[in-house]
Parts: sequence; structure tokens; C-alpha cells
Amino acid sequence: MAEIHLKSLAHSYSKNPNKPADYAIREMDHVWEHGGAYALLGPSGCGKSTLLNIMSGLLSPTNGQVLFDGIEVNNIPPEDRNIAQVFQFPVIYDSMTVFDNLAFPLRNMKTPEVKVQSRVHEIAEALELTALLKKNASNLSADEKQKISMGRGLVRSDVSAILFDEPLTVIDPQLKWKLRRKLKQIHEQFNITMVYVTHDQLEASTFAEKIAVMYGGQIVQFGTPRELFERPNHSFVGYFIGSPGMNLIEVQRSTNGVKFGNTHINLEPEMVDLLAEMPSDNIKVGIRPEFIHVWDGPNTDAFCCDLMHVEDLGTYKILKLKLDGIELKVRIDEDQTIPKNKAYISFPEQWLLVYVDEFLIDASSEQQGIE
Ligand SMILES: Nc1ncnc2c1ncn2[C@@H]1O[C@H](COP(=O)(O)OP(=O)(O)OP(=O)(O)O)[C@@H](O)[C@H]1O
Repeated sequence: MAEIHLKSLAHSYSKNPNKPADYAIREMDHVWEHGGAYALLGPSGCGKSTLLNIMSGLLSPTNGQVLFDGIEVNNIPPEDRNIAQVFQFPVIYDSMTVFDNLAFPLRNMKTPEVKVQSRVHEIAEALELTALLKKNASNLSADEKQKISMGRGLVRSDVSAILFDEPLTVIDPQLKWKLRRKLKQIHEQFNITMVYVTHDQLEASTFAEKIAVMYGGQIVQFGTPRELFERPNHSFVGYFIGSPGMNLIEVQRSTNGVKFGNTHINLEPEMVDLLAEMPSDNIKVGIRPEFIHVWDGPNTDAFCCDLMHVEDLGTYKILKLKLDGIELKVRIDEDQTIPKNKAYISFPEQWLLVYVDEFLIDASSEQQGIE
């Protein structure tokens, strides 16, 4: 097990980086704790693989330190870092048997053969590979080969962390779920720090206790799946997590809150004061489609919208509405009445979030310096 601390870390692929856009990893400080099961989630190109390769030692960061249990490993080569990396495509020797593939990292370290035998059998058992141990690896299916790749990562008992870089890309959709479950069990059994890179939110939330959401070379939020859903720290997290993502509306300040077009939304006085102090005019309000309240009819507290479209997804429906020219998505249960032509909605206060320069502002939070 190891705690991995990325301290003031930044990385640029360009020789003379001089502006933030030159950095694939913008300066960050982040800790993966001992024995945690984590996901690193983000869209293509946000820097996930770069970050993983810096941790495993395949890449040397431009700035900052990588610390394992408090000790800097920047100058330690990958093979001496006791970190295993599992890639998108299985890395195995086709000419060897499954047993010899699993035994390879141990024999490479001159581990006594008795120990090799017992450890390979233990790992094969955990990954349900025992029946295949004598088979040649070349004849196996993609998921069996990927299980061998994972097994090669797990087999060394000195491995302190395993980094998975989209390991289920080549796996059949039906088998993905099974392998994810297996990885979770293995995490519980071997108590190893695991960081699992994916761009799939479902994959991230079924595997990980905590998810780091990456965007534009930064970790914009590190939290449980529930925290990411209920209180996205950054508008990107709101948009990226959830199906469909959060409704985000560009607004301006108004007397008691914010407005867009002729629509005024009242906010708590503390929030109005906080917004007044902020120099930026880049203000958005965000609300999840699940949290918009749909009334049965006109109501003094409700906004009247045009109903544009209803998408029936079996157990729930998505209403596409237009309010003052802005499109909103609302999720309703299958047994809820569908409005006709006009819909009356409101935004429950606790679920209406305010973003300035894309980051959440919270009038009650200590993070804002208001204690
Ligand atoms: N070897 C390289 N040389 C130059 N730029 C690179 C190199 N590798 C990655 N980049 C750039 O760094 C940024 C981050 O890339 P990275 O591969 O880490 O993202 P990612 O989130 O893993 O994407 P994906 O999910 O598509 O693999 C991208 O802009 C990419 O184009």
C-alpha cells in the first residue's frame, strides 16, 4: 500500500512553456490515500494518461514532486517504484502459458519457485483464471487476456498501487460489469491503492469510493459519486456527471438575485451579497434535471415554460422545456403527469447552485472565507 502525493505538480510537453495552455497538467496538489479505490474521470485529452504516467514513472513531470509515503520518487525509474500499470490493451506474452505469464514478474525478481507457485495460484483463483493456467495465452478471449494483464500487476506482493488506464475498453459490454465487480473484490481482498482512469461516469462510480474529475489539466473536484452529483464544484462536473447533465443558465445580477431575459430568480440575501462582491460577470446558475419541480398548473411561485419535447425512457421521462428562450431539461417519474403545451416549474432553493467563473460559490462555506 502507498499514499501517493502529487505535490505542486505540473507537466508540459512543450520545451518552453510560458502560458497555462502550454500545460497538459496545470499545477495541482493531490493525495491518493493508502488503500483507496479511486477513479480519475474526464473527457479525452484532459490529461488523465499524462497524470498516470507521471505516477508510474513513465513520464518525468516538468514541475513538482511525486511522493510515495512521503518519499520523493521523481528520480526512481518505473521498475523500481512498485507500481503496476494496466493499459487499454492487454500486455501479455502470447507464446507463454497463462501460468508463465502470471509468474513472469516474480521470476524476473528471482523469487523462489515455491513462492511463485503459491502466489500465481492465489492470484489466478481471485481472477477466476485457475482453469486456464496451462493454456497458451494466444488462444484466449480479450477479457481473459486483460485479466492476465491485471494478474501480472497484482502478482507481486510488494506492489503498492495499481494504475488502470481504461482497462475495459476492449472488453464486451456484458463482461465489463463482471470485471469491474472482480476488481472491486480484489481491492477489498488485497487492500491495494487503485487508481482507475476512465471517461465513463458509470464505470467510475461503480468502481470507486471517490472520483477525481479532471478537466483541462486540472482536478476540478475530488469527491464521492453523491457529492459530484449533488454539489458539483465546477460547472464542468455538473455538465459531465448525470444523464442528462445539469442545466446551466447564464445570468446577470438583479436586485434580489439573478435574471435572464425577463425571468428573475430570487436568491438568499447572503448569496446576493456574496455575488455583489465578486468582480466577474461570468455567472451561471445550475440545477439538475432531477431537482426541477414541475407543478400541476399555474402557480405564483412557478415559471411558465413551453413544452418542446418529451423523451420516454421507460422508467422516467425527460421533458425539454423552453423558458425565456433558454432550453431546460427536466426529469420526471414514469407515473408523473406530463404537462400539455405549457409547463409550470420552480427551482427548489437547496438545489439551485451558483457558479462564478465556472466554480461553485457557496455563501455558507468556509472555503469562501466567511466563517
Ligand atoms: N507525447 C505527447 N506529446 C505532446 N502532447 C501530448 C503527448 N501526449 C499527450 N499530449 C497532449 O496532452 C494533453 C493530455 O493528453 P492525455 O493523453 O494525458 O489525455 P487523456 O485525458 O488521457 O486523453 P484520452 O482519454 O484521449 O487518452 C492533450 O492535449 C494531448 O494532446
